[in-house]
Amino acid sequence: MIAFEHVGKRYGGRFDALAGLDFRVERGEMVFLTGHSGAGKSSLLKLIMLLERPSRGRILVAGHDIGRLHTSQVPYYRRQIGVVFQDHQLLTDRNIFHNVALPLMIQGVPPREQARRVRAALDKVGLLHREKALPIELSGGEQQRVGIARAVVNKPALLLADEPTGNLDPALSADIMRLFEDFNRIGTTVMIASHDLALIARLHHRTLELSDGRLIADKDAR
Ligand SMILES: Nc1ncnc2c1ncn2[C@@H]1O[C@H](COP(=O)(O)OP(=O)(O)OP(=O)(O)O)[C@@H](O)[C@H]1O
Repeated sequence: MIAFEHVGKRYGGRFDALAGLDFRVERGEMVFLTGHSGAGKSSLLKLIMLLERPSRGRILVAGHDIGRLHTSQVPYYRRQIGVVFQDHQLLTDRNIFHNVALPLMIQGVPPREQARRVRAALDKVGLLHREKALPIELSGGEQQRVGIARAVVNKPALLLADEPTGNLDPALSADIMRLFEDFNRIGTTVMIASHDLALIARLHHRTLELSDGRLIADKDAR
């Protein structure tokens, strides 16, 4: 699903945020990405999302060299990828239903089909009964679940998350991780950047560890 071949990323001057990255993630895997603050976790995810371009090397996603995608193909490429952020980035002036529907609206999915898919996604995260609520009416954990529903509403082949439990207490964090495991169980490839080592240790998934932009460990904990 993902292959990094000798990938490096240099921002501006002479500083390598990522260097010499070589790894593969198979279709259907669930992988954690760990490392100290500034190790390069977000940069790595941004390369996969094509929010940044590598300075060196090649990245393949679903068999395609994403560096060769034409600008006009990028929106179609991104549709295969669901993204969950730490601060969930919900639109405060729209209710939960419309927040989750946003990716489908942008793609021009017909309204009836939008409604069906939004409700299916909200049902999976246990929030169907809150579809009319505004984001501020929900708890932090619920808001994060809305962020996950929005990320999966397109049925992406790949789900990426950057510190999705960063603002949550341990019990809510475990709930959120269980949701990612549910989506992984039905075939979605999942990659989660997190510094919550205690939680990661309990979950027994493969873990890639970055330090100063280099891959220093690749542990299969299954
Ligand atoms: N757009 C940018 N321009 C310049 N430097 C950047 C940019 N984005 C990230 N960096 C630098 O690249 C390095 C890696 O940052 P990155 O955000 O990828 O790390 P991280 O492991 O996700 O850290 P954190 O856990 O604190 O979010 C850091 O030194 C950071 O300052």
